[in-house]
Amino acid sequence: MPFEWPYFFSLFTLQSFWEACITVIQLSGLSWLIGLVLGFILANAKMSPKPWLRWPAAVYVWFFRSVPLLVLLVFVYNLPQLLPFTRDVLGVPFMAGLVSMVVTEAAYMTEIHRGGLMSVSRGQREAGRALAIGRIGIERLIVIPQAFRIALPTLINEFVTIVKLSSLVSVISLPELLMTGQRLYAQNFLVLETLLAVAVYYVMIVTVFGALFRWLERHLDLQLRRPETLSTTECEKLRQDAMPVPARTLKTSPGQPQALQIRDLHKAYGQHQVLKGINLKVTPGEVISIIGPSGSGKTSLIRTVNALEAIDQGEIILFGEDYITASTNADTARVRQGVRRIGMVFQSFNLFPHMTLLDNIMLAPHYHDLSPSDTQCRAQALGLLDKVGLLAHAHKYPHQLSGGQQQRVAIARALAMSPDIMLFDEPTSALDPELVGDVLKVIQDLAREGMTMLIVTHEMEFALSISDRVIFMEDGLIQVDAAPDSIQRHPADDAPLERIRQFMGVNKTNG
Ligand SMILES: Nc1ncnc2c1ncn2[C@@H]1O[C@H](COP(=O)(O)OP(=O)(O)OP(=O)(O)O)[C@@H](O)[C@H]1O
Repeated sequence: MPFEWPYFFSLFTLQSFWEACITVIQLSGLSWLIGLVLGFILANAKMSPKPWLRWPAAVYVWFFRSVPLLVLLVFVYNLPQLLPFTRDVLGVPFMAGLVSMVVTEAAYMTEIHRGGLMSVSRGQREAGRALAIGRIGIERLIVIPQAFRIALPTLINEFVTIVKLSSLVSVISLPELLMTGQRLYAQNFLVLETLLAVAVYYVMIVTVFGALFRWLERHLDLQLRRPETLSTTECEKLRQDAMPVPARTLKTSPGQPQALQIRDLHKAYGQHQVLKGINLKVTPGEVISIIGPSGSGKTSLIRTVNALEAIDQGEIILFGEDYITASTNADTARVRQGVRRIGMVFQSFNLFPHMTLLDNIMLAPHYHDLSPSDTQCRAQALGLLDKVGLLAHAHKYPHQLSGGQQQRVAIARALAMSPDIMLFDEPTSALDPELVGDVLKVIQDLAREGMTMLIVTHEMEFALSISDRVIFMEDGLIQVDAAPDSIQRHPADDAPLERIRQFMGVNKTNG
């Protein structure tokens, strides 16, 4: 029996097929969208530290990924026999199909979203917390935009799978493409011609939506965005919009509280005691470098100061006010208020990769409503970029910068909150030697302006040249707390000072 080409082509003018096409698109689109949202909620539940959220989500995913869609379809369509009140909804084939597909897809989408969410590094959330952005703000502004981009190719693939799976809904008599075809060839027995036409309709749907999704993927792909360095003229023009960063004036007065006071601070990771009773006072305007061998607890110490790590014992007092104790929850208003006064610069920069440099800097002031208007917020951010010498790169993305430039942006981002104290966690350790100088110069300028700073560093010369005090940590304790001068010029032999001199590679100059 010859292939009936005229009949095959006539199937593309048949209204019932085009209506079935629309049904497939509606069913697939809605299943994808609702599954996407439900899957996201379930992914968050599955990643929650709370077992009463994590376990039900895990059981849902396990169960509905195991049940075949065909079984679920027939079950849901017949559910009104058991639960008559569901008849108005589930008795409609489209709705029964939608519910079944959403329930199945949500389980798959949960795992896709979980992959995306897990790919966003811990440093991104920490950078958000260091900017005192709340939990929901961090998810909305920092994590979800990145996780969605990572998950998008797999989510798109899932849409194609859903389109094809929708043919199964024919089993409950929904007139989608396959059902429409079946009805036709049951009358004329032209099975091959009809099924080929059905296949072509599916291919058309997948191709059109595939192209749309590819456009969306390209639109969101940050690697494809390559804004140029601004020319001198463009830069000058932008500088006119910038608000110069006002010079800091260090107001010290007698009786003024310490900027920071740490009392008997203990911290352990499990059984491992990392901080074993730290006591430290920092006067406003003081620059303190923290040095010591690897694993001595330097990073842990400054992370406790901006509440990135909880403490087990002791207290931290900020400008004379209670701030953190062992029982403090990092999510309280008091801690967030304190964190707002502290800027943090991380070893690995932790810039937000989905935002331009300007947006990175504007994010926190915008979130906290620090500026009266968007224009002013932008002007301040431009001023800060200019201060760190990166105005010409304002519209670039972090991936387009060198490590040293990224670290300078990270400093500008922290400064955008007008902090009273700056914490630096080995700010140059991740940099190539030739890039270190520019970052250190920015920190030096801040020291000159009277910024209170705690700097964990392995740059010994820098520590000696910039600091009012150098703290040497070893074995979870402050072993030496001395002015650079006394480290370099101490006249008498003094065992702890000798140890720090040895560690820093400093030759004693007898004074
Ligand atoms: N999140 C964590 N979980 C478990 N142990 C940790 C954690 N963070 C740090 N530690 C451990 O605590 C100790 C102190 O680490 P910390 O990073 O504070 O030291 P450090 O003096 O800054 O070292 P480095 O100079 O190498 O950065 C190390 O032994 C480290 O392995």
